[in-house]
Amino acid sequence: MAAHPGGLTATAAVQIRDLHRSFTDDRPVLSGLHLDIEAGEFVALLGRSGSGKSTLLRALAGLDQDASGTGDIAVPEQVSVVFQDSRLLPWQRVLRNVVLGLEGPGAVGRGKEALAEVGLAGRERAWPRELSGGEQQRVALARSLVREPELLLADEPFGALDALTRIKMHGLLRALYERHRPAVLLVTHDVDEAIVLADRVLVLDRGVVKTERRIDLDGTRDPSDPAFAAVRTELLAALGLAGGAEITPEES
Ligand SMILES: Nc1ncnc2c1ncn2[C@@H]1O[C@H](COP(=O)(O)OP(=O)(O)OP(=O)(O)O)[C@@H](O)[C@H]1O
Repeated sequence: MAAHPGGLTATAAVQIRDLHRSFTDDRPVLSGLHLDIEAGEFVALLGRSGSGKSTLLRALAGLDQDASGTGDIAVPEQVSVVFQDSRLLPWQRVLRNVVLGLEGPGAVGRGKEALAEVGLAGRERAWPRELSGGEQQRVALARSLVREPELLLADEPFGALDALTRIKMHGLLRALYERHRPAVLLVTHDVDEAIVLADRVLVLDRGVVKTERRIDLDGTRDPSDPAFAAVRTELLAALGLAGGAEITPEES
């Protein structure tokens, strides 16, 4: 099979082999983790607080300088990252935030298109502080997608939003995904969010991927549907939770 620039085979977006990461000597965070994500596949990652979800995402993004460890990671050349906070530059207008670092005469036009795609046409000259939290996350999505990433890494991108805004953002992210088809790794605490959005859900436990569940629900992925509820129950059990309880830290 042909190799990608990052050492990937042609159909892969992520290949992780035997990944170890730790911050202290006593307890490794990731201990021999393997993970493959196909090009264009949407994967959600669940796990208790402290189970190492962000550590894994940061390793993929090349942002894990604080950690020590070994293992092989292959990702595509174009990787975008979205965090829980939008990380917009407050002294730059919205459009400038989207196209910052992009070169070429078409950059501004592509930035405007991306803003229109996330429902913010006409807000190009607004300052970030003039936008709601949900709108700021829309800008963050536009900024990541304008770079046409082959891999989108998202670390609880909707974690700080209210429930209604979050549901709207699910629809937006899924629509953007269908249109652009990057591979996605979404870290979330929210089991329903994982089931609504992903094609495959992973549960991280004690440093490795413990459970893997393909989401093969037909149609609208309605949380009130019995088939949806059955998947939810299965994933909550994998997280060590019997019902709809809060996800507690891994060590508890
Ligand atoms: N920069 C760091 N320095 C020291 N320890 C760290 C650092 N980053 C993470 N850790 C530790 O590594 C473990 C895993 O953290 P990580 O943030 O990856 O977990 P998580 O699953 O994303 O948690 P949460 O769901 O609460 O965000 C935790 O015990 C955390 O305290």
